[in-house]
Amino acid sequence: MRLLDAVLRRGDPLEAALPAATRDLREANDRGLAHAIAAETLRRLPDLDALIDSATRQPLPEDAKARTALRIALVQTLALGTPPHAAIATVLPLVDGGPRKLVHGVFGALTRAGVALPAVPTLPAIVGDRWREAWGEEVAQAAAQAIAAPPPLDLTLADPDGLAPEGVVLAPDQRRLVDPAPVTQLPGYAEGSWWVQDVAASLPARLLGRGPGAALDLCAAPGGKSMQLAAAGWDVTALEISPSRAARLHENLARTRLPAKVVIADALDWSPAAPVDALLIDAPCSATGIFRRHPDVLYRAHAGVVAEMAVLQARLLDRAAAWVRPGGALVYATCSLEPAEGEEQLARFLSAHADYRIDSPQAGELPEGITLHADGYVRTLPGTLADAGGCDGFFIVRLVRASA
Ligand SMILES: C[S@@+](CC[C@H](N)C(=O)[O-])C[C@H]1O[C@@H](n2cnc3c(N)ncnc32)[C@H](O)[C@@H]1O
Repeated sequence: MRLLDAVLRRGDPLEAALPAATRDLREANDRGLAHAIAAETLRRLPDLDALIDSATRQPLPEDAKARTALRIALVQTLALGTPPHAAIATVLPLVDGGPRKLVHGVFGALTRAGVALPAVPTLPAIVGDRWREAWGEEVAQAAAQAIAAPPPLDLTLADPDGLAPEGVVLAPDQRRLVDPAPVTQLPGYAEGSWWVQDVAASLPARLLGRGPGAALDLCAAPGGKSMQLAAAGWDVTALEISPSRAARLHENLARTRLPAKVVIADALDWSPAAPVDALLIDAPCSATGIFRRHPDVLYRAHAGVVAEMAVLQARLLDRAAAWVRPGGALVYATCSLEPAEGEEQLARFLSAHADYRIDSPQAGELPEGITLHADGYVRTLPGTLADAGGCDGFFIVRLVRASA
């Protein structure tokens, strides 16, 4: 209940809310179950609410405790396989001294009626309306379908011949595992031969090719792309504003034994000592492209958040454009399904920076199934790589600065 309140009322990310919301749960398994219940509730919220509303005379207020308790009980029974008596027994204490009878009655009526959740979840209106307008009905349907189950696990290998679990080979250095064991138990984890990274998230660093040379990763933590650049032979500076996220970057570099100089600073106040050969801006964004793994973004990515992020992205791009040596490359990427954070950001940048042009990837630079847009950038959407289990939504463009 605390987790759902943090996401839906306060707009916090689910992962960030976890430590405080589960502070009374001592066992890791219990914290894992709380997370699973909250995440599954967020995947299924519009459909759970439709069921609840079908069984009450008047719709319960959005933030009523009774609605939250019913969401939690129903999602366990209808999606997580918890027996009804156990699901209701765990939520009734949440409404003690309050609408206990109502919760018990509505839950009982719905379970006796044998209700079920639809095979394809309903997209919440906040993103559904925007995505239908931007990408059309087919993509919106693919997004809804993608919410139904957690996605496969993708790994990026530091060395294509390194120790890694068996899986589908999406690129020589990219494996996909369906229904894997816990990450820390997989072969090669302890040796640091790979890290978890969706295939779409592996594209930005891939487009910078191989070193030697100086590469600056401007928004670096937790470090997936910095590690890729280091593994490709670049001399990497990894800049990150958040000390706690930079700590995770340090841990990841230590585990994989990949070298990078970590700088904790705000890219809007900091400058490099010399221009770089390769610049990666994996900018902070609404993160709507990673909704399969983080269903909370479906409820946090209001239009205002997208607009605010687009302003920050433009400031980062405009400032860092001067840090690339003539002839050097700049890759701009966001894990967002919002044109304002991708296509529109690119158009604005090109009109303001005549010294940059798009450098379209050549045949063989992209994994099979990832196609290039006619304008020379890469846009992955729900439905991309559908036969292989899909991928995150990303916008990626490689730009080159004119030689002096
Ligand atoms: C999309 S995430 C980066 C993911 C990372 N590139 C990876 O592959 O693991 C964006 C990061 O930018 C950081 N950030 C946000 N604003 C920043 C700023 N002004 N300067 C530096 N880093 C910033 C955020 O803390 C966040 O860690």
